[in-house]
Amino acid sequence: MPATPVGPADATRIPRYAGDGTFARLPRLTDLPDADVLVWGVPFDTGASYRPGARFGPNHVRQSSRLLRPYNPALDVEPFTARQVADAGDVGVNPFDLGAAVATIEEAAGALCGTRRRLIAIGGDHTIALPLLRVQHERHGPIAVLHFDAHLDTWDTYFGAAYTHGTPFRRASEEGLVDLDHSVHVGIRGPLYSRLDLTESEKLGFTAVHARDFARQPIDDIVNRVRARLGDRPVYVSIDIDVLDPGFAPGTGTPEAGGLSSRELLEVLRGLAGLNVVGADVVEVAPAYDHAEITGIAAAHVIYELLCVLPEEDR
Ligand SMILES: N=C(N)NCCCC(=O)O
Ligand SMILES: [Zn+2]
Ligand SMILES: [Zn+2]
Repeated sequence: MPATPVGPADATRIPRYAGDGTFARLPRLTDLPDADVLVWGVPFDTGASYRPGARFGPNHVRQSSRLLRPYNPALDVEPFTARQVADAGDVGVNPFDLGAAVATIEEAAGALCGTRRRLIAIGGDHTIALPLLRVQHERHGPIAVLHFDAHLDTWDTYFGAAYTHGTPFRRASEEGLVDLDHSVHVGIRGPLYSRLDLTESEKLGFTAVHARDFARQPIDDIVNRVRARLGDRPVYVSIDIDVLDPGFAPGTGTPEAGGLSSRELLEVLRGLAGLNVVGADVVEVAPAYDHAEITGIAAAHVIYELLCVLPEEDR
């Protein structure tokens, strides 16, 4: 990290709507190769089962992140001051060969992370969580996965295909990447294929905080449940933006009614402060179905809160 981290462009000098379209108007990695924390685009949606379009997610979220400010009063944290955050651009993935794309994402993420960097990926569809988890597992061993989603994403195959946006966490569990005693889904809701979906997901290592639990339990109780499950393990946070209600995130590929508000999601994320969050992704933003940047703005704030809860030692 440079002696004084370079933060976002100053919005009192360069209007927010002008200038570079990096995340939060941060510097690029190419200009600050010593950066500690990277925001990285993974424009890929070949794994989508319904509406395509998450390949356009990274630049949409960047565009929607122009209004973020440097101080987070909710946590009393300045995420861009005490360490260098940079935008690492986008990975060039093959849209026609899913296997090749997954391999490219794994290789590129591994090279970017090195041994110390923390990476927050902007998807892309949820397929990308698998190669990203492989990279984290290589560094930390089995990972406590905190998975926000309307969907379990522990299904087996679609049309016989093993690698899709509905299957990354089954593959990850089968590969031994997931800490079976410390992983949890948050926000699960909507019709399933069968009763067995839930029991199988549990066998694969995930307990569940259902979306309907938010109607009955205070946020602090939800946060305590999540923290108790994660324990003190290295945590990977995977956030499918469809965890939010379609009213808060219409721009996504497989929307389900009855989801979290953005306020609820941001509060749970703030509750992660102090945990060892080793990496994260925010996926399934599909701008073609968005309106007035509603979904992009939600995703940008989600990434901001993630940056704010990264461990102290990086700051
Ligand atoms: N990961 C996301 N967003 N969706 C999975 C939905 C799987 C299905 O089409 O049933
Ligand atoms: Zn989902
Ligand atoms: Zn998902």
